[in-house]
Amino acid sequence: MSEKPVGVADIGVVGMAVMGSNLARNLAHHGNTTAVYNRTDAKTDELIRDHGSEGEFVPSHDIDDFVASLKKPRVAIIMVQAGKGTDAVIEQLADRFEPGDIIVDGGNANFHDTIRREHDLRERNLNFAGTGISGGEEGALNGPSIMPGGSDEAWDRLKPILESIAAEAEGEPCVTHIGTDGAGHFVKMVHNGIEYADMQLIAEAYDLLRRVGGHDTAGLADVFDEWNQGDLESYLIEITAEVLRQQDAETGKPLVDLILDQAGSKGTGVWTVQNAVGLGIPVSGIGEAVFARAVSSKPKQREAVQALEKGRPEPVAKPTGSRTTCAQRSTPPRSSRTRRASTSSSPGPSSTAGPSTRARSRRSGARAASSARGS
Ligand SMILES: NC(=O)C1=CN([C@@H]2O[C@H](COP(=O)(O)OP(=O)(O)OC[C@H]3O[C@@H](n4cnc5c(N)ncnc54)[C@H](OP(=O)(O)O)[C@@H]3O)[C@@H](O)[C@H]2O)C=CC1
Ligand SMILES: O=C(CO)[C@H](O)[C@H](O)COP(=O)(O)O
Repeated sequence: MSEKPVGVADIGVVGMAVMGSNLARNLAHHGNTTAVYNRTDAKTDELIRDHGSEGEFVPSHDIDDFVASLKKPRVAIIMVQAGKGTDAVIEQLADRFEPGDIIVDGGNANFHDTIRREHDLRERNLNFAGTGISGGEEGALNGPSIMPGGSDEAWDRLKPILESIAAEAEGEPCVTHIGTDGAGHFVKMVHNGIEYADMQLIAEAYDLLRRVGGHDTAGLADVFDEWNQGDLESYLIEITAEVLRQQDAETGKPLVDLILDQAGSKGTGVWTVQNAVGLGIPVSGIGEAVFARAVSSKPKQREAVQALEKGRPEPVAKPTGSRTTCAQRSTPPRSSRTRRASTSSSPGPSSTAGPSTRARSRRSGARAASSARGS
């Protein structure tokens, strides 16, 4: 039987799902000998099988072996399901760690839980750094934005490691010590709330461009690609274009038209709104995004909302030419624009909601299409 390695790993990661496995690889890519452990062995084995040659990994199938493999003072990052999963792993580590060791929770914890955990672990002379990690799978692997909480002592030890794996912006690593008592997870919560609003805006832009602008899925992907070259350049816009280009292998149809448009949520958006309401801070965009997800996740409510939407304009005919053609079609000549504007601002007795709504919608389509061209 081979000897179990003791005191060799610079850092450890618990939780080998999508975030933990990629973060472990990122750590190993930057010269850290990285201990890895997952409750279910298969995930640890998969990481070592597929990526074990990318750096120095120390895999364990047992939490005792994992803890023993870490250099002292020990540092372990937890990347497991927030809530009970995190509490379970903290307990396993805390029972085995010694004073001065550091437990980092990189999951999306509620900051109230982080305050409690930091307090409890401080009583046991352990450091606890509740740390927001952003960037999804791609970020975890190639450079996340990191929001560490915890004590100054923990930060001194974590700083060089986290700086080495973080994303860079304007020559600076995207990591800074946020502060004690849940501060890291508070900032991550707000960050996620903003992300909810961003995604809602993207969804609404998609809906307008499709229903009103008449773009097909490939045309929409082009629009988002183009937006990603300008002021709107961002990861979410970039992956929206990528998602829109995915085709179903069986039917060859755009995947986005086949998948169930039902989104759940894990909590951070709701917490942002709850805290904002308590603090009297208007976050109406985030609130609308949270409500939209709530409606989306509840099919019966959605059916009710969709029944109310019967009067919405149907998608216009698919464009036959380029987006420019569509934009030209959507932009009425100046004289008719003036006429429509006055019609819609003061509807006469014979005017109905139909035509003026249509006119407004078509102008929105033109604006969206012209901003898609960067004009
Ligand atoms: N996915 C993402 O894009 C992002 C996720 N996050 C956060 O990072 C954390 C990890 O996310 P993700 O990688 O998606 O994984 P998941 O949130 O899907 O969690 C799965 C992992 O949690 C482990 N786990 C669950 N319950 C327990 C338990 N009781 N004891 C031990 N392990 C447990 C699982 O182990 P097992 O394999 O044995 O079931 C598995 O490793 C979460 O807190 C998430 O909110 C943060 C940023 C982005
Ligand atoms: O933290 C994240 C990004 O920063 C994760 O994507 C998180 O899983 C988002 O959760 P939700 O499903 O509630 O949007």
